[in-house]
Amino acid sequence: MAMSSLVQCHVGWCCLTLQRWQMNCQNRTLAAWTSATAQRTHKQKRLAEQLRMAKVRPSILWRAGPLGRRALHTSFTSSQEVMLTSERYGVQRLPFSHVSDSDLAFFEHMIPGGVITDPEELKPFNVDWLQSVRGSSKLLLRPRTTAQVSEILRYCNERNLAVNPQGGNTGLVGGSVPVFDEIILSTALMNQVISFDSVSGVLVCQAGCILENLNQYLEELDFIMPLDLGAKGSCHIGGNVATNAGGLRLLRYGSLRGTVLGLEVVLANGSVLNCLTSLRKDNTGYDLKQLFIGSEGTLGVITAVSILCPRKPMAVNLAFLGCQSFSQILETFTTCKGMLGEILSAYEFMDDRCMKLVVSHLKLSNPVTESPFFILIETSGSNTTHDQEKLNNFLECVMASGLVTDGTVATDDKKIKTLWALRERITEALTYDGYVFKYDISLPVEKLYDLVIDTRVRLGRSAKNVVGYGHLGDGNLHLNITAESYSHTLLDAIEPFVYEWTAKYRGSISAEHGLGFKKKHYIQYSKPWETVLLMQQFKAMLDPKGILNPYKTLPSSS
Ligand SMILES: O=C(O)CC[C@@H](O)C(=O)O
Ligand SMILES: [Zn+2]
Repeated sequence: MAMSSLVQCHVGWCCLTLQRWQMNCQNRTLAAWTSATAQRTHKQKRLAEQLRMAKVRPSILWRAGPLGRRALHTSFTSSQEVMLTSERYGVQRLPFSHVSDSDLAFFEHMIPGGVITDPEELKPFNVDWLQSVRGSSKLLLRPRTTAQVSEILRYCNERNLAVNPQGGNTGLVGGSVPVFDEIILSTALMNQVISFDSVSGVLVCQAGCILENLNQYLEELDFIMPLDLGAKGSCHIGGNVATNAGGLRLLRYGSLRGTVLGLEVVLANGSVLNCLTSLRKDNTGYDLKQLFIGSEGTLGVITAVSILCPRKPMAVNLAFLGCQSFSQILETFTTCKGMLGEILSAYEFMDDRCMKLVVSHLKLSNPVTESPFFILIETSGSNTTHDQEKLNNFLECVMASGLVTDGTVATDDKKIKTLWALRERITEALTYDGYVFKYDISLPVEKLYDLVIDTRVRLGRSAKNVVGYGHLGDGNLHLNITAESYSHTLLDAIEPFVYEWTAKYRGSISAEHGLGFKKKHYIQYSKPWETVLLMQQFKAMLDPKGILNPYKTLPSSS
C-alpha cells in the first residue's frame, strides 16, 4: 500500500483528533493554565486520599486501563493443581525454623488484622501469575508501615524464619512466591503516596502502591510514571524496583537505575536503611540504592521509593506498521531514530505468530494486512502539529522505500490504547495457548530474531508455538514457547540451548524480568564467576542467615 493510500485509509483518525486538539488549545486560556497549577496541591491531597482508600485487590490483573481491568482467565481455584515447585524441580528445604504458635501470637499482637493463615486465602499468594510455580506458605503478613516491616524482619532473623517479600505477584520468573513455607511479607497495604513535588517531578511513595494508581494520580497533575508495563493494574512500585522492571517506556525515560532517586529499605536484621533522598545529584560515597534495584528482595525489603516523573506529554501519536522482514524492522528503526529524534518514545516489534495469538485468543483485530512482522512506534512530544509532521514525513519515507508495507496511525487516546493492546496483551494471549516457557533476552539487535528462528528449528513439532516480540528499541527480545503442558523433556531441549546461544553473542539471559527461581542457576551465562562470587559475598554480609527470599536469584555459595 502506498503512503498516499495509508493517509486516505486512516486520515479519519488523525483529522478528528487534530480538530479536537485545536479546540482544546483555544479553550486553554492562560488563566486556566495558572489555576491548574494552583489546584495541584489540592488535587494531590484528594488523590492521595483516593489512593489510600483504594481497596487491596487480591486478584491478579494483567490488563488495565480504558479497555477495562481484566482479570486473567486463570483461576486460583485451580491453584492446587499447580505442581509444588519443590517437587517439580527437586529442591531441598533449607534448615529454617517452622512458624510456631508463639510466632503467630507475636505477629497478631504486632499487626492486628494483618496476619492471614486461612489456607484458602493464602492460595493466590502461593502461586505465581503464570501458574507455573507453587509454594506452601502458611502465613501471610500485611504490614502498613516501615516500622512494622522492621519489627517483622528483626523477629524473623532472630528466629531463623525465612521470608518471601511479595508485591503484586506479577513476576515472570518465579521470584515472587515461596518455594516452601517461607512467610509471605506482602506490601499490599503499604500503598500511600508520601509526597509529590510538581516543580522537580519527584514522587515519594510507599512500596505497595500499584503502578497504574500512581500513574492515574500523576496524570491528574500533568505528570506520568517513567515506567509502564502490561501488569500495571496489579504490580507494585516496590516490586518493579526490586525487579528493575524495564517495560514500554524505557527507550524514552531510561531504566529505573536512573529514575529512582532514593529508596528506603529494611535489611534482614530489621535495620532501616534510609536512602530516600530526592536529589538528582548526590556523589557522597557509594550509591547503595543501586544494590537493591534488581536484587529481587534477596538483600532487603524495599519499603518506599523516590522516583523522578516526567511531564505528561501533550501530544502522543502511534503508528502500527506491517513489515516483510526482520532486517527491514532494523532499517526502519535506524530511519526512525534519525527522523523522529527526541519525540520517539517506543519502538516495539512482534511477529505474525504473536498477532495470530492475540487475534484468536483475545479476539482483538489486526488493523493492517497480514505481514511477517509488525512494528509499533510511539511518539510523545509537546507540539501536535510538529510531531505529526515529523511522523508523517517518516512514514512517507519508509513506505516509499518499501521498508514498511502497510500501516495505520492513531492520535486519539482510545485508538492509541486499542493499538497498544495488540502488543501489551501478548503475554496474556500466550497463557491461553498452554504452558509457557519464557525467555527475556538482551542481544545485539541484529541477532535478536535469529534466536527465535534457531529455537523454532531446534524444537520442531515438540513446541506448540515459538514466538518473538519485545522492546526492539532496547535490544530486548521476549522469546516465548508454548506447549500443551509442562514437560521436562521440552525444557531440556530449550535450556541450556537458549542460554548458550545468548552467551555466544554476549547477550543477557535476563534483560528485565530478573532471575527469580527459574533462572538463578544460569547466571553464569551472563556474568563471570568472580562477579557471582562478589554477589554472594554481598548477600552473606547483608543477610547472613539467608532468610530473605531464599532459593532465588543467586546459586547457593556452598
Ligand atoms: O511475557 C513476556 O515474556 C514479556 C512480558 C513483558 O515484559 C512485556 O514486555 O510484555
Ligand atoms: Zn517486556
